[in-house]
Amino acid sequence: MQVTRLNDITIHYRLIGAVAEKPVLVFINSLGTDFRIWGDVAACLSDQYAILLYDKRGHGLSDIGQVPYAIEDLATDLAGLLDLLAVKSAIICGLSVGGLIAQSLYQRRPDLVRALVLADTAHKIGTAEMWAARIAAIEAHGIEAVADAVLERWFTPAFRRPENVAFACYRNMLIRQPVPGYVGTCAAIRDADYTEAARRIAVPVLCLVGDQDGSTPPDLVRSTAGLIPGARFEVIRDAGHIPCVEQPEALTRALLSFFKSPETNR
Ligand SMILES: O=C(O)CC1=CCC(=O)O1
Repeated sequence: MQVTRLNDITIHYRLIGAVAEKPVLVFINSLGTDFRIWGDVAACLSDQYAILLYDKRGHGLSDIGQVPYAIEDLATDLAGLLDLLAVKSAIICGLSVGGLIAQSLYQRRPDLVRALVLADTAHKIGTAEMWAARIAAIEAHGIEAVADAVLERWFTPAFRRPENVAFACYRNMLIRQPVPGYVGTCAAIRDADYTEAARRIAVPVLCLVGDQDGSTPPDLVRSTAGLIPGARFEVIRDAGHIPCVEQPEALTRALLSFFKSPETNR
């Protein structure tokens, strides 16, 4: 197990490959998930890239720390982890709230960001009212009270079949996240707005989204791509909010096409 202490909390991570020998890819997970969601994509890419996966604070095996969070706190953790591992610059791929963290990292530490993949995310996610309602429901009744609604946005009906044992495991992953960490992250998402910052991004960017994403639908992600100079926009077919789980091979193809493009390597 790979663990470190950063900013007074324990952060659980997994570094695959040597950062001095290969280009580095960093994957940031979404609300209610831990870094295992990237397992299939990481397996497809680890021959060519050094890959860093980690559990952001309040999720997985990492500590919860002080709640609520701001997205900037979560980006500060990632910057600390990259410095600790001597990563000078990486392609940062963030899913959903992970994409907000990626945008914040670029604002605060552009030296660390060679390119951005903003997956199923946006410059702003949801409304204050929506996040307040989710926080209240979870504080009153636990994550299980919202789980079915969340899972409908995460996964397509084809994946949500009762006989799909993987679906049952992702439900467990969601409902087993610590409530303070989950709610603290909801507050960070509620307060984040990168609309103006998006217009100033000056590294190569790929915005992508599952065609059936119910949390950050294709039109929202397309409008985020429209704010970012030169950003690519791609739709992953037959996927909801978490294409790395539902369509890891299609997602890997989209990532490799972006990583190897002239715009990313200029
Ligand atoms: O839980 C959801 O609805 C999906 C989501 C929003 C932000 C995030 O990271 O996941």
